Amino acid sequence: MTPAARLQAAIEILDQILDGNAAEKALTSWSRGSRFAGSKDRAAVRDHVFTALRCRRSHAALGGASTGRGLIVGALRDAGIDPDTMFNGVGYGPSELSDDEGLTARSPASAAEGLDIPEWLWPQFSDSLGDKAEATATALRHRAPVHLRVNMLRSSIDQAIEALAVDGIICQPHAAAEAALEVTEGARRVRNSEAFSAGLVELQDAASQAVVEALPLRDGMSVLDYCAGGGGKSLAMAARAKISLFAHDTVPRRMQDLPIRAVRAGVDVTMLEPEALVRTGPFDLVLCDAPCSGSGSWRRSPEGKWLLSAEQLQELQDTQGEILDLAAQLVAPGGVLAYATCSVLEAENSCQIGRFMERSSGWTLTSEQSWLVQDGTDGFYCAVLTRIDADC
Ligand SMILES: C[S@@+](CC[C@H](N)C(=O)[O-])C[C@H]1O[C@@H](n2cnc3c(N)ncnc32)[C@H](O)[C@@H]1O
Repeated sequence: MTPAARLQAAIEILDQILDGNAAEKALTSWSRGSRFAGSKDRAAVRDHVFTALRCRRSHAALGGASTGRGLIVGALRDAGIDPDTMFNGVGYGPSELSDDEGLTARSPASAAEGLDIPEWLWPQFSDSLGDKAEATATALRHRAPVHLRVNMLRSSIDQAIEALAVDGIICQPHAAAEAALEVTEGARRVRNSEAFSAGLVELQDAASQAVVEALPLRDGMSVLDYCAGGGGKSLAMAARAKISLFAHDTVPRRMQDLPIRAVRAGVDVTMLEPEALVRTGPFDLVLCDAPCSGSGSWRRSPEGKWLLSAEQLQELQDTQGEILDLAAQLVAPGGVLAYATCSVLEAENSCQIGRFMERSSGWTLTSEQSWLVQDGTDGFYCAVLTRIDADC
Protein backbone atom coordinates (compact mmCIF):
# COMPACT_ATOMS: atom_id res chain seq x y z
CA MET A 1 0.00 0.00 0.00
CA THR A 2 1.16 3.53 -0.68
CA PRO A 3 1.34 5.97 2.26
CA ALA A 4 -1.78 7.70 0.87
CA ALA A 5 -3.68 4.38 0.57
CA ARG A 6 -2.89 3.67 4.22
CA LEU A 7 -4.37 7.06 5.13
CA GLN A 8 -7.53 6.28 3.13
CA ALA A 9 -7.87 2.94 4.99
CA ALA A 10 -7.48 4.80 8.31
CA ILE A 11 -10.16 7.31 7.24
CA GLU A 12 -12.65 4.51 6.54
CA ILE A 13 -11.89 2.76 9.83
CA LEU A 14 -12.16 6.03 11.77
CA ASP A 15 -15.57 6.73 10.21
CA GLN A 16 -16.75 3.37 11.52
CA ILE A 17 -15.39 4.13 14.99
CA LEU A 18 -17.05 7.56 14.95
CA ASP A 19 -20.29 5.74 14.07
CA GLY A 20 -20.01 3.86 17.37
CA ASN A 21 -17.97 0.75 16.48
CA ALA A 22 -15.16 -0.31 18.83
CA ALA A 23 -11.67 0.50 17.48
CA GLU A 24 -10.30 -3.04 17.73
CA LYS A 25 -13.39 -4.46 16.03
CA ALA A 26 -13.22 -1.93 13.19
CA LEU A 27 -9.49 -2.64 12.67
CA THR A 28 -10.00 -6.41 12.70
CA SER A 29 -12.84 -6.23 10.22
CA TRP A 30 -10.74 -4.02 7.91
CA SER A 31 -7.79 -6.47 8.19
CA ARG A 32 -10.04 -9.43 7.31
CA GLY A 33 -11.35 -7.68 4.23
CA SER A 34 -7.92 -6.41 3.12
CA ARG A 35 -5.83 -9.49 2.37
CA PHE A 36 -3.63 -7.32 0.10
CA ALA A 37 -2.34 -5.43 3.16
CA GLY A 38 1.00 -6.66 4.51
CA SER A 39 2.05 -6.55 8.16
CA LYS A 40 3.76 -3.15 7.72
CA ASP A 41 0.61 -1.75 6.13
CA ARG A 42 -1.55 -3.05 8.99
CA ALA A 43 0.82 -1.59 11.57
CA ALA A 44 0.88 1.79 9.79
CA VAL A 45 -2.92 1.93 9.45
CA ARG A 46 -3.31 1.01 13.11
CA ASP A 47 -0.89 3.79 14.09
CA HIS A 48 -2.85 6.35 12.04
CA VAL A 49 -6.11 5.24 13.67
CA PHE A 50 -4.79 5.29 17.23
CA THR A 51 -3.01 8.62 16.76
CA ALA A 52 -6.30 10.08 15.55
CA LEU A 53 -8.12 8.67 18.58
CA ARG A 54 -5.53 9.95 21.06
CA CYS A 55 -5.56 13.43 19.48
CA ARG A 56 -9.20 13.47 18.46
CA ARG A 57 -10.09 16.99 19.68
CA SER A 58 -7.06 18.86 18.43
CA HIS A 59 -6.93 17.01 15.12
CA ALA A 60 -10.64 17.62 14.48
CA ALA A 61 -9.99 21.35 15.02
CA LEU A 62 -6.93 21.39 12.77
CA GLY A 63 -8.68 19.26 10.14
CA GLY A 64 -11.95 21.18 10.26
CA ALA A 65 -14.23 18.21 10.95
CA SER A 66 -14.89 15.35 13.36
CA THR A 67 -14.83 12.81 10.54
CA GLY A 68 -12.23 10.31 9.36
CA ARG A 69 -11.05 12.78 6.72
CA GLY A 70 -11.02 15.69 9.17
CA LEU A 71 -8.98 13.76 11.71
CA ILE A 72 -6.41 12.63 9.17
CA VAL A 73 -6.08 16.13 7.69
CA GLY A 74 -5.59 17.42 11.26
CA ALA A 75 -2.96 14.76 11.96
CA LEU A 76 -1.02 15.73 8.83
CA ARG A 77 -1.17 19.43 9.72
CA ASP A 78 -0.08 18.63 13.30
CA ALA A 79 2.92 16.76 11.85
CA GLY A 80 3.78 19.72 9.59
CA ILE A 81 2.73 17.91 6.38
CA ASP A 82 0.66 19.73 3.74
CA PRO A 83 -2.52 17.57 3.40
CA ASP A 84 -2.70 18.33 -0.34
CA THR A 85 0.40 16.16 -0.85
CA MET A 86 -1.60 13.12 0.30
CA PHE A 87 -5.19 14.09 -0.55
CA ASN A 88 -4.62 14.13 -4.30
CA GLY A 89 -6.88 11.35 -5.59
CA VAL A 90 -3.96 9.30 -6.89
CA GLY A 91 -4.28 5.50 -6.72
CA TYR A 92 -6.14 4.33 -3.62
CA GLY A 93 -5.36 7.48 -1.66
CA PRO A 94 -7.90 10.03 -0.37
CA SER A 95 -9.68 12.22 -2.92
CA GLU A 96 -8.68 15.88 -3.23
CA LEU A 97 -9.84 18.24 -0.51
CA SER A 98 -12.86 20.27 -1.54
CA ASP A 99 -12.94 24.04 -0.99
CA ASP A 100 -15.57 23.54 1.76
CA GLU A 101 -13.40 21.14 3.70
CA GLY A 102 -10.83 23.78 4.56
CA LEU A 103 -13.35 26.34 5.76
CA THR A 104 -13.79 25.25 9.36
CA ALA A 105 -10.17 24.29 10.06
CA ARG A 106 -8.75 26.28 12.97
CA SER A 107 -6.18 26.13 15.74
CA PRO A 108 -7.33 24.56 19.03
CA ALA A 109 -9.34 27.15 20.96
CA SER A 110 -8.56 26.14 24.56
CA ALA A 111 -5.82 24.47 26.56
CA ALA A 112 -7.98 21.36 26.93
CA GLU A 113 -8.65 21.19 23.18
CA GLY A 114 -4.97 21.60 22.33
CA LEU A 115 -4.01 18.94 24.87
CA ASP A 116 -6.79 16.54 23.88
CA ILE A 117 -8.58 16.39 27.20
CA PRO A 118 -12.41 16.61 27.31
CA GLU A 119 -13.42 20.18 28.22
CA TRP A 120 -15.59 19.08 31.19
CA LEU A 121 -12.70 17.10 32.69
CA TRP A 122 -9.94 19.69 32.29
CA PRO A 123 -10.54 21.58 35.59
CA GLN A 124 -10.40 18.31 37.54
CA PHE A 125 -7.48 16.97 35.50
CA SER A 126 -5.41 20.11 35.99
CA ASP A 127 -6.31 20.40 39.70
CA SER A 128 -5.25 16.77 40.22
CA LEU A 129 -1.92 17.12 38.45
CA GLY A 130 -1.06 20.77 39.17
CA ASP A 131 2.04 21.87 37.29
CA LYS A 132 2.34 18.37 35.78
CA ALA A 133 -1.06 18.53 34.03
CA GLU A 134 0.23 19.79 30.69
CA ALA A 135 3.09 17.27 30.52
CA THR A 136 0.73 14.44 31.48
CA ALA A 137 -1.85 15.39 28.85
CA THR A 138 0.90 15.78 26.26
CA ALA A 139 2.30 12.33 27.09
CA LEU A 140 -1.21 10.87 26.71
CA ARG A 141 -1.25 12.12 23.09
CA HIS A 142 1.58 9.73 22.20
CA ARG A 143 1.94 6.00 21.73
CA ALA A 144 2.65 3.88 24.81
CA PRO A 145 5.86 1.84 24.96
CA VAL A 146 5.62 -1.95 25.19
CA HIS A 147 6.76 -3.31 28.55
CA LEU A 148 7.35 -6.88 29.65
CA ARG A 149 7.61 -8.41 33.10
CA VAL A 150 10.29 -11.05 33.44
CA ASN A 151 8.81 -13.98 35.33
CA MET A 152 11.46 -14.53 37.99
CA LEU A 153 9.98 -17.98 38.68
CA ARG A 154 11.16 -19.07 35.23
CA SER A 155 14.01 -16.76 34.24
CA SER A 156 16.53 -14.09 35.16
CA ILE A 157 16.52 -10.69 33.45
CA ASP A 158 19.59 -11.59 31.36
CA GLN A 159 18.18 -14.97 30.30
CA ALA A 160 14.90 -13.35 29.25
CA ILE A 161 16.68 -10.64 27.23
CA GLU A 162 18.73 -13.33 25.47
CA ALA A 163 15.73 -15.57 24.79
CA LEU A 164 13.74 -12.66 23.35
CA ALA A 165 16.65 -11.64 21.12
CA VAL A 166 16.51 -15.07 19.43
CA ASP A 167 13.11 -14.01 18.03
CA GLY A 168 14.39 -10.54 17.07
CA ILE A 169 12.87 -8.81 20.12
CA ILE A 170 15.30 -6.32 21.62
CA CYS A 171 14.71 -5.12 25.19
CA GLN A 172 16.33 -3.10 27.89
CA PRO A 173 15.62 -2.95 31.64
CA HIS A 174 13.10 -0.27 32.70
CA ALA A 175 13.86 1.69 35.86
CA ALA A 176 10.29 1.68 37.21
CA ALA A 177 10.34 -1.96 38.36
CA GLU A 178 12.94 -4.67 39.06
CA ALA A 179 11.59 -7.16 36.53
CA ALA A 180 10.48 -4.64 33.90
CA LEU A 181 11.81 -4.58 30.34
CA GLU A 182 11.05 -2.05 27.63
CA VAL A 183 10.87 -3.46 24.12
CA THR A 184 12.86 -1.28 21.74
CA GLU A 185 12.53 -3.47 18.65
CA GLY A 186 10.21 -6.27 17.52
CA ALA A 187 7.29 -5.53 19.88
CA ARG A 188 4.78 -7.09 17.48
CA ARG A 189 6.63 -10.42 17.67
CA VAL A 190 6.31 -10.83 21.46
CA ARG A 191 3.13 -12.94 21.58
CA ASN A 192 4.52 -15.45 19.07
CA SER A 193 7.95 -15.67 20.67
CA GLU A 194 9.34 -18.75 22.38
CA ALA A 195 10.14 -16.70 25.51
CA PHE A 196 6.48 -15.69 25.83
CA SER A 197 5.10 -19.22 25.19
CA ALA A 198 7.50 -20.65 27.77
CA GLY A 199 6.30 -18.20 30.43
CA LEU A 200 9.60 -16.31 30.73
CA VAL A 201 7.85 -13.00 30.17
CA GLU A 202 4.39 -11.45 30.39
CA LEU A 203 3.15 -8.27 28.73
CA GLN A 204 2.66 -5.79 31.57
CA ASP A 205 3.21 -2.07 31.95
CA ALA A 206 6.13 -1.19 34.23
CA ALA A 207 3.91 0.86 36.60
CA SER A 208 1.57 -2.12 37.01
CA GLN A 209 4.64 -4.07 38.06
CA ALA A 210 5.80 -1.28 40.35
CA VAL A 211 2.43 -1.35 42.13
CA VAL A 212 3.02 -5.02 42.97
CA GLU A 213 6.56 -4.21 44.13
CA ALA A 214 5.07 -1.65 46.52
CA LEU A 215 3.12 -4.40 48.32
CA PRO A 216 4.63 -5.95 51.46
CA LEU A 217 4.42 -9.53 50.11
CA ARG A 218 6.10 -12.23 52.17
CA ASP A 219 6.38 -16.02 51.90
CA GLY A 220 3.47 -17.82 53.55
CA MET A 221 0.89 -15.03 53.12
CA SER A 222 -2.63 -15.67 51.88
CA VAL A 223 -3.36 -13.06 49.23
CA LEU A 224 -6.60 -12.11 47.50
CA ASP A 225 -6.62 -10.24 44.19
CA TYR A 226 -10.13 -8.83 44.66
CA CYS A 227 -10.48 -7.22 41.19
CA ALA A 228 -8.37 -9.76 39.32
CA GLY A 229 -9.59 -9.24 35.73
CA GLY A 230 -7.13 -10.99 33.41
CA GLY A 231 -4.89 -11.65 36.40
CA GLY A 232 -1.85 -9.56 35.45
CA LYS A 233 -1.26 -8.48 39.04
CA SER A 234 -2.12 -11.93 40.43
CA LEU A 235 0.71 -13.46 38.41
CA ALA A 236 3.10 -10.64 39.31
CA MET A 237 2.36 -11.12 43.03
CA ALA A 238 2.94 -14.88 42.81
CA ALA A 239 6.32 -14.25 41.21
CA ARG A 240 7.48 -12.15 44.19
CA ALA A 241 6.79 -14.49 47.14
CA LYS A 242 5.57 -17.99 47.92
CA ILE A 243 1.97 -17.05 48.64
CA SER A 244 -1.39 -18.79 48.67
CA LEU A 245 -3.05 -16.86 45.86
CA PHE A 246 -6.78 -16.31 45.36
CA ALA A 247 -8.44 -14.34 42.57
CA HIS A 248 -11.91 -12.84 42.39
CA ASP A 249 -13.77 -10.56 40.00
CA THR A 250 -17.35 -9.46 40.01
CA VAL A 251 -17.43 -10.39 36.31
CA PRO A 252 -15.93 -13.89 36.45
CA ARG A 253 -15.55 -14.20 32.66
CA ARG A 254 -12.90 -11.46 32.84
CA MET A 255 -10.73 -14.10 34.59
CA GLN A 256 -11.20 -16.69 31.83
CA ASP A 257 -7.60 -16.44 30.59
CA LEU A 258 -6.13 -16.61 34.08
CA PRO A 259 -5.88 -20.44 34.38
CA ILE A 260 -3.92 -20.76 31.13
CA ARG A 261 -1.71 -17.77 31.98
CA ALA A 262 -1.05 -19.27 35.43
CA VAL A 263 0.02 -22.61 33.93
CA ARG A 264 2.36 -20.79 31.52
CA ALA A 265 3.85 -18.82 34.41
CA GLY A 266 4.13 -21.82 36.77
CA VAL A 267 1.75 -20.28 39.33
CA ASP A 268 -1.07 -21.81 41.41
CA VAL A 269 -4.16 -19.64 41.74
CA THR A 270 -7.60 -20.43 43.12
CA MET A 271 -10.48 -18.48 41.65
CA LEU A 272 -13.21 -17.60 44.13
CA GLU A 273 -16.90 -16.99 43.55
CA PRO A 274 -18.29 -14.08 45.63
CA GLU A 275 -20.00 -16.44 48.10
CA ALA A 276 -16.67 -18.21 48.76
CA LEU A 277 -14.82 -15.04 49.78
CA VAL A 278 -15.84 -14.89 53.43
CA ARG A 279 -15.54 -18.63 54.03
CA THR A 280 -12.02 -18.68 52.47
CA GLY A 281 -10.77 -15.48 54.17
CA PRO A 282 -9.63 -13.56 56.03
CA PHE A 283 -6.54 -12.87 53.95
CA ASP A 284 -3.18 -11.40 54.95
CA LEU A 285 -3.27 -9.08 51.97
CA VAL A 286 -6.16 -7.98 49.77
CA LEU A 287 -5.38 -6.03 46.60
CA CYS A 288 -8.13 -3.93 45.01
CA ASP A 289 -6.96 -3.00 41.52
CA ALA A 290 -10.17 -1.07 41.16
CA PRO A 291 -12.20 -0.26 38.06
CA CYS A 292 -11.43 3.38 37.21
CA SER A 293 -11.49 6.04 34.50
CA GLY A 294 -8.33 4.50 33.03
CA SER A 295 -7.01 8.05 32.58
CA GLY A 296 -3.45 6.85 33.20
CA SER A 297 -3.70 4.39 30.33
CA TRP A 298 -5.47 6.52 27.72
CA ARG A 299 -2.42 6.12 25.45
CA ARG A 300 -3.33 2.45 25.08
CA SER A 301 -7.12 2.84 25.17
CA PRO A 302 -7.76 6.33 23.80
CA GLU A 303 -11.45 5.69 23.15
CA GLY A 304 -11.99 5.73 26.93
CA LYS A 305 -10.91 9.38 27.03
CA TRP A 306 -13.85 10.46 24.89
CA LEU A 307 -16.43 8.02 26.23
CA LEU A 308 -15.99 8.99 29.89
CA SER A 309 -18.72 11.27 31.26
CA ALA A 310 -19.01 13.14 34.56
CA GLU A 311 -21.82 10.74 35.57
CA GLN A 312 -19.69 7.68 34.82
CA LEU A 313 -16.78 9.12 36.75
CA GLN A 314 -19.06 9.59 39.76
CA GLU A 315 -20.40 6.03 39.40
CA LEU A 316 -16.84 4.71 39.27
CA GLN A 317 -16.00 6.57 42.47
CA ASP A 318 -19.07 5.10 44.17
CA THR A 319 -18.03 1.59 43.06
CA GLN A 320 -14.46 2.18 44.25
CA GLY A 321 -15.76 3.16 47.69
CA GLU A 322 -17.98 0.06 47.85
CA ILE A 323 -15.08 -2.17 46.80
CA LEU A 324 -12.85 -0.72 49.52
CA ASP A 325 -15.53 -1.27 52.17
CA LEU A 326 -16.19 -4.88 51.12
CA ALA A 327 -12.54 -5.78 50.63
CA ALA A 328 -11.61 -4.27 54.01
CA GLN A 329 -13.86 -6.82 55.72
CA LEU A 330 -11.80 -9.63 54.18
CA VAL A 331 -8.47 -8.47 55.65
CA ALA A 332 -7.12 -10.39 58.67
CA PRO A 333 -6.14 -8.42 61.81
CA GLY A 334 -2.68 -6.98 61.17
CA GLY A 335 -3.19 -7.59 57.47
CA VAL A 336 -2.90 -5.27 54.49
CA LEU A 337 -5.44 -3.62 52.21
CA ALA A 338 -3.94 -2.27 48.99
CA TYR A 339 -5.84 0.00 46.61
CA ALA A 340 -4.63 0.76 43.10
CA THR A 341 -5.96 2.50 39.99
CA CYS A 342 -4.58 3.35 36.57
CA SER A 343 -6.02 6.83 37.01
CA VAL A 344 -4.29 10.18 37.39
CA LEU A 345 -7.34 11.83 38.99
CA GLU A 346 -7.20 12.61 42.71
CA ALA A 347 -10.92 11.89 43.09
CA GLU A 348 -10.23 8.24 42.32
CA ASN A 349 -6.95 8.08 44.22
CA SER A 350 -5.93 9.97 47.36
CA CYS A 351 -9.46 11.42 47.85
CA GLN A 352 -10.91 7.92 47.71
CA ILE A 353 -8.47 6.72 50.36
CA GLY A 354 -9.07 9.87 52.42
CA ARG A 355 -12.82 9.18 52.44
CA PHE A 356 -12.24 5.52 53.35
CA MET A 357 -10.02 6.53 56.29
CA GLU A 358 -12.67 9.01 57.47
CA ARG A 359 -15.47 6.45 57.56
CA SER A 360 -13.44 3.43 58.79
CA SER A 361 -11.53 3.05 62.00
CA GLY A 362 -8.58 0.79 62.68
CA TRP A 363 -6.48 1.46 59.59
CA THR A 364 -3.19 3.20 59.09
CA LEU A 365 -1.89 4.43 55.73
CA THR A 366 1.49 2.73 55.29
CA SER A 367 2.43 4.07 51.87
CA GLU A 368 1.02 6.02 48.98
CA GLN A 369 2.66 6.31 45.56
CA SER A 370 1.87 7.65 42.10
CA TRP A 371 3.45 6.97 38.71
CA LEU A 372 3.26 9.54 35.94
CA VAL A 373 2.72 8.95 32.23
CA GLN A 374 5.51 11.36 31.31
CA ASP A 375 7.96 9.13 33.22
CA GLY A 376 7.45 6.42 30.61
CA THR A 377 4.84 4.19 32.27
CA ASP A 378 1.06 4.22 32.50
CA GLY A 379 -0.23 6.62 35.14
CA PHE A 380 -0.90 4.63 38.31
CA TYR A 381 -1.69 5.13 41.99
CA CYS A 382 -1.29 2.75 44.89
CA ALA A 383 -2.10 3.11 48.58
CA VAL A 384 -1.19 0.46 51.14
CA LEU A 385 -3.15 0.38 54.41
CA THR A 386 -2.54 -1.82 57.42
CA ARG A 387 -5.30 -3.08 59.68
CA ILE A 388 -4.31 -2.15 63.20
CA ASP A 389 -7.60 -2.77 64.97
CA ALA A 390 -9.35 -6.15 65.02
CA ASP A 391 -12.77 -4.40 65.31
CA CYS A 392 -12.62 -2.43 62.08
C1 LIG B 1 -8.53 -2.49 36.50
S1 LIG B 1 -9.37 -3.96 36.19
C2 LIG B 1 -8.34 -5.19 36.88
C3 LIG B 1 -7.08 -5.48 36.11
C4 LIG B 1 -6.30 -6.65 36.67
N1 LIG B 1 -6.07 -6.55 38.08
C5 LIG B 1 -4.96 -6.83 35.99
O1 LIG B 1 -3.92 -6.45 36.53
O2 LIG B 1 -4.96 -7.39 34.89
C6 LIG B 1 -10.69 -3.88 37.33
C7 LIG B 1 -11.51 -5.14 37.46
O3 LIG B 1 -12.42 -4.94 38.54
C8 LIG B 1 -13.58 -5.68 38.29
N2 LIG B 1 -14.66 -5.17 39.13
C9 LIG B 1 -15.54 -4.17 38.89
N3 LIG B 1 -16.37 -3.99 39.95
C10 LIG B 1 -16.00 -4.90 40.87
C11 LIG B 1 -16.49 -5.23 42.17
N4 LIG B 1 -17.51 -4.56 42.69
N5 LIG B 1 -15.89 -6.23 42.83
C12 LIG B 1 -14.84 -6.89 42.29
N6 LIG B 1 -14.33 -6.63 41.05
C13 LIG B 1 -14.91 -5.64 40.37
C14 LIG B 1 -13.80 -5.51 36.80
O4 LIG B 1 -14.60 -6.57 36.30
C15 LIG B 1 -12.37 -5.52 36.26
O5 LIG B 1 -12.00 -6.78 35.79
